[in-house]
This record gives sequence, structure tokens and C-alpha cells, in this order.
Amino acid sequence: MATLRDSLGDLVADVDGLFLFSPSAPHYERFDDVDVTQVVIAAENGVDADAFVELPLGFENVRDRIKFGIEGAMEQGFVAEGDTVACSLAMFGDDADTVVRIRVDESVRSGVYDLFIDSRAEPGVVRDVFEVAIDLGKKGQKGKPVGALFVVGDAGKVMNKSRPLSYNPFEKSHVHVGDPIVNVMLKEFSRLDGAFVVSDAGKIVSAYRYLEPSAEGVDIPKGLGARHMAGGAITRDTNAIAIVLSESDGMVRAFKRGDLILEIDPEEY
Ligand SMILES: Nc1ncnc2c1ncn2[C@@H]1O[C@H](COP(=O)(O)OP(=O)(O)OP(=O)(O)O)[C@@H](O)[C@H]1O
Ligand SMILES: [Mn+2]
Repeated sequence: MATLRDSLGDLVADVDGLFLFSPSAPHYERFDDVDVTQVVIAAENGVDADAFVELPLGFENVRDRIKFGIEGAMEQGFVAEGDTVACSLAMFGDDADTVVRIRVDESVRSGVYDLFIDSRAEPGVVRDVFEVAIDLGKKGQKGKPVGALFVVGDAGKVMNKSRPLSYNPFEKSHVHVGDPIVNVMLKEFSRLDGAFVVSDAGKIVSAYRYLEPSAEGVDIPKGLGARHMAGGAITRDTNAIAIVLSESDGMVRAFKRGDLILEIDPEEY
């Protein structure tokens, strides 16, 4: 009679790679002499792995996390299309409690890795803007839900394709989107109309910008309105990405080249 170990062993039988998501050192050492490519995907390479993919965001959604890891491993040549990999990750506890078997193919490519790593803005800036948008999504302004639109990268071109809705409070200051003060400021602003324009290096160039991209041919999900349309369209007309917090449904969405790339729920963070 087959044991449970035999039956579940099929999950990892003849895989080409083992992906360890944020492994502890003891968990990592358990696989010291496994005979397949090991890739560590984590916020930092604490276990000093040879094959490492940096996770810029926590990705509470496991599907997004796995897709990001596989996309990053493909980009770096650790695995190739057609490979099958086993992913070990923590879903409920602090250490690995889940194994996922997945085949590496184009369907895994969600564009999330590309959004963070191959955009004009630095990966850390993209991460900082996500964190500001997620924080705003969780807390709102004075407890009320609020929407916001951040256009990140290629600021010169974005400014040329937009106009001021009112005076720009960032005109004479050098505020980086990762500065803690930003979260406080955004909560104090009377309203977050228009778009925030952020430079490649993360400087907030302007607030209250009215974006005027040409919108024909930009296809955004039904039910999303002008803020999302402007966010999608500006990323088609420039090399910027757009991160949009919806006042209506509280979701944070990212657009690049006119396409919706990522949708996350701040409540999961
Ligand atoms: N072209 C634009 N450029 C900059 N900001 C815009 C633009 N169009 C709309 N907005 C901003 O989006 C806000 C909300 O507009 P609207 O409700 O139509 O968008 P939405 O996509 O439905 O967003 P939400 O899901 O937050 O309601 C507007 O008050 C305005 O501040
Ligand atoms: Mn709306």
C-alpha cells in the first residue's frame, strides 16, 4: 500500500527546479544536496543563495508572488520555458507549509516582474509608490476612502502631457516618495484630485496634475472611470507606469504600456 509520502511525493517527482520563497536558514539548509536548481525568492538574500530573485513587495496574494518569482527566474536564466518547478512557501505560518508544482510557460508571465524591474523608475521607487497607495487604501483620509493616481517615471514627458489643476505644493521642495512625511502629507491634503507625478528617482515632481493623454485604443476593465482611463492612457503615451488607488472599490491597480498589469487589495497587506 502506497504511503502518504509516496503519493504526495509525485508533487515534486522529476521537477527541474526548487523555488524557496523567503526560506529560513534551517529550511534552506535542508535542501543542501538536492539534485535540482534551487532558486531563492525573498526580500533579501539572507541565505546567500547563488540563484536569487529579489521580491520588492510582500505580495500577500500567493499567485502574484509565485508568478513574480518564476518571471524573475526566467529573466535571469535560472529556469526555461517548459521546465516544471516545485515552489515551497509559507501560506499560514512563518515557515514553509505549502508546496506548489507549476509548469513554467508564457501563461506565468503576468508582467509584474517587468513592472518593477524593467520600468523607467527604479524598482525601489515602484515599491515605495505601491506602499503609499496601499497605505492610503487601508487608512484613507481621516478614515474616509480616497482615490489617488500616481504616474511614476518619465516625468518630463508626463508633465508635457498634463496641466496643473491648482498650485503645486511640491514645486520648490525635494520630497522623495519613500519619505515617511509623504504618508502624513497625503492624509492632510484636502483632496487628492488629479495625479501625482513622480520622477524615475522617486522625487514627487507635482501634485494636482490633469493628465491629457490621447485615450483612444486604451482598453481598461469595465466599471473603471476617468482616473483609471487617464492612468492607463498616460502609460501608453509615455514610458511611465501608473499606480491607481480606486475610491470606489479600494483596489490598487498598476498600468504599463496601456495594459492593466497588477491588481492588489490593500486589505490583504
Ligand atoms: N485625466 C485625469 N487626470 C488626472 N486625474 C483625473 C483625470 N480624470 C479623473 N481624474 C481624477 O479621478 C477622480 C475620480 O474620477 P472618476 O471617479 O471618474 O475616476 P474612477 O476611475 O472612477 O476612479 P475611482 O474608482 O477612484 O472612483 C477625479 O475627481 C479626478 O481627481
Ligand atoms: Mn469613480
